[in-house]
Amino acid sequence: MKMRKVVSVVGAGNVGEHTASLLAIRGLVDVRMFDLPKRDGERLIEPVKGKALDIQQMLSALNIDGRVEGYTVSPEGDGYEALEGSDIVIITAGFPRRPGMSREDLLDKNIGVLQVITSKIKQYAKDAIVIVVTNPVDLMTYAAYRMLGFPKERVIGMAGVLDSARFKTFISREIKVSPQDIHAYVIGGHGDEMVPLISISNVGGIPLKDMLSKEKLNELIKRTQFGGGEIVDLMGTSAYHAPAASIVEMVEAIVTDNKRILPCSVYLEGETGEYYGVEGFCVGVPVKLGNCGVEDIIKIPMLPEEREMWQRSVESVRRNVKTVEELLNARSAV
Ligand SMILES: NC(=O)C1=CN([C@@H]2O[C@H](COP(=O)(O)OP(=O)(O)OC[C@H]3O[C@@H](n4cnc5c(N)ncnc54)[C@H](O)[C@@H]3O)[C@@H](O)[C@H]2O)C=CC1
Ligand SMILES: O=C([O-])CC(=O)C(=O)O
Repeated sequence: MKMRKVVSVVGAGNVGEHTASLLAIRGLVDVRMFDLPKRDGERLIEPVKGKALDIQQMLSALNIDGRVEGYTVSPEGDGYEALEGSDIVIITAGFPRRPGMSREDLLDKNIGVLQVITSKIKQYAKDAIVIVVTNPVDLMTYAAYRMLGFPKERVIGMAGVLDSARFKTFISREIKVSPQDIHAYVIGGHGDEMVPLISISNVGGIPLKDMLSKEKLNELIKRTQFGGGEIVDLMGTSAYHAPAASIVEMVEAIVTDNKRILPCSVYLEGETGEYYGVEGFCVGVPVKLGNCGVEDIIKIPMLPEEREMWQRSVESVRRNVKTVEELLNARSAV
């Protein structure tokens, strides 16, 4: 009988590698990493196997138990057999943006990558919970949901945890309080119009709006909304330490069944969809995470000005949903 949960990470680049490493250090799960071979001059090398071995040896150095394996796959989908038995599959494969690009610029290329990976998840890990990270994440989560055909509770996009961590970082630096005592939620699409919710954010129980001026709050909201871009401009590629930590927070909530409320991108419809004004695509909202994936979707209260921001953010996702559908239809027709 399998005792430890297995988490597979497909795409062992910057985000995937750091996710695997952090997951292994936490010691809660066994980790399987999947990535393409790379060309090194004349040779084809298998970095994913080297990365897994390196992480495994790090565990020995740290006296942590756990098993980490690397598997080389092909772009066409060979080599995914080891997905079998995965409790969670994290998709971090695909292109990151470079300075001057928007996340939406990645849609066309990354949806092709996603199509192969989802078909392999369906084949080998049909009961897994899938966490989508690849950008543009709300659209990719929706595409994954459509391609997988899994219940909506098991297809979850990562973004809100990261955006909220950024917001907390900026608040913490401004008012010089530990981020541990800051509660701050960022919801909406993972783009420049995301919605940091001031009305429910607090520091040690004191409302944030009573601690900072309106001007300062607006400055922190803007910096959070452009938080990903700030790092892309500095590094030439996108962030990976905080994204990896955010993924791990979601995985831990699922594996330990701790019922955390975390903002995640999920498929909205029905009554909650109506509350949020979204029918039939994915956007970031607070959800309760546990063993079954999304166990509840929280209807968070918003002030009228926050609801306006929310609607703008939803619109920024909605206007690309049709493109996703066209791409999905074109691909299924091939
Ligand atoms: N949702 C979020 O908040 C965040 C999303 N991201 C997104 O995550 C994705 C990965 O970012 P990075 O790790 O920085 O990029 P990266 O370029 O360092 O790594 C991507 C990896 O995917 C692999 N890959 C590409 N096609 C594949 C395929 N068909 N099968 C298996 N592996 C494949 C590549 O070989 C590479 O190792 C990007 O789309 C990025 O925009 C990054 C940070 C935060
Ligand atoms: O900015 C990017 O392209 C990567 C990402 O989603 C983030 O770091 O928020």
